[in-house]
Amino acid sequence: MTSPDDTPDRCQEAERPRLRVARLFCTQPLLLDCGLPVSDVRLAYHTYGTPQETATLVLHALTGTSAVHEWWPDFLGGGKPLDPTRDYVICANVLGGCAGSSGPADLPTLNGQDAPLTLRDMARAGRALLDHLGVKRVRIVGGSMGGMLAYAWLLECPDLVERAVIIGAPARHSPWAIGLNTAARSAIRAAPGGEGLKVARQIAMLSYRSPESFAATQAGQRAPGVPAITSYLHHQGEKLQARFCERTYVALTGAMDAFQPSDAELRTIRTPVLAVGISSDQLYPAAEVQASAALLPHARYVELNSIHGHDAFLMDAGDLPGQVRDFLHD
Ligand SMILES: CC(=O)SCCNC(=O)CCNC(=O)[C@H](O)C(C)(C)COP(=O)(O)OP(=O)(O)OC[C@H]1O[C@@H](n2cnc3c(N)ncnc32)[C@H](O)[C@@H]1OP(=O)(O)O
Ligand SMILES: N[C@@H](CCO)C(=O)O
Repeated sequence: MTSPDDTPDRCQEAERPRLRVARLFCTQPLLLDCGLPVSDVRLAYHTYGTPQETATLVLHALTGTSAVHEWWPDFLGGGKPLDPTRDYVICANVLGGCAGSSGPADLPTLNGQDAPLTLRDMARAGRALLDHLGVKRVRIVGGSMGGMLAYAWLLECPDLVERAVIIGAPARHSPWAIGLNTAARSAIRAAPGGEGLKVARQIAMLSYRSPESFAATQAGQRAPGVPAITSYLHHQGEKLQARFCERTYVALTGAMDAFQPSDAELRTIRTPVLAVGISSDQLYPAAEVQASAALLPHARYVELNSIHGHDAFLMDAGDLPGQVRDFLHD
């Protein structure tokens, strides 16, 4: 359940995570990169720990939410990289999302279509949330879309970011990644109302795991004549359709595809970065993640070894939490 947060109860915030909604840009609009202004923007967010002027900002993946405690238990908790007994941790559902923030239905249209959003628009909206919370500096941690959004933060708000951890994400989408998203959006447009979103998720799931992962987890049949992987993909499609919104899917994948910073722009980033590739990532191959990081003047690259592909940062993190903790609190 959402609630407006005109008077945040910060003591309660430290004890029990709950969804809050900030209303931003009420006096001055946010100017989107497409040229349209947008006022009264909602950003849904969670915080963990006691408010401080320096915070750790978590940037979620494509279908993620601000509820870090629900999807990243290996990273959030006492002794972990996001430790509420020491850190003030913030995560907001992105602008354009469908987990409490202003989504496409709340945003302007351009030529009869949902206005295109950019990752830089999302970073500027996030900056307004930090102002609202009294935060002056951040360490950033983002995986997948959240990692690409971290690049946008580094370019858009270099004055705010002390260090950044970018997991399983390149600085810009390859033709392969854009192609997968194009097929997903085609499915949504061909079958609006939910069926297309299910197919989009099936396509995406194939890129989020790996042949070896599925050989280990989805061999054989689920029922006579029904391959396990077929039934798995149907289940994943149903699950996403029940919790997500197709206009958000189109908006966020479009923002990722359009984010194409030049090498020269990336070389201007002075912030220390820990970049993490995933050994079996089919969507963003480790070499691609490493090549993006190599353009940054102050980046260190490490690799997460897992057979489970892109989603390993969510489900098979190994010793990555320790490496991230050490980097953030160096
Ligand atoms: C926990 C949350 O609230 S997530 C909500 C927010 N979402 C995010 O933050 C996005 C990031 N998270 C994710 O993408 C996912 O949650 C992940 C990657 C972390 C994990 O994905 P999961 O679907 O939970 O894991 P996995 O791939 O192992 O699939 C397990 C599910 O498939 C089902 N399943 C497994 N094999 C099969 C099969 N052959 N046929 C049918 N169903 C199958 C399991 O019963 C289970 O179903 P359930 O989730 O309804 O209980
Ligand atoms: N499993 C992740 C993949 C994208 O990182 C998600 O659904 O957001």
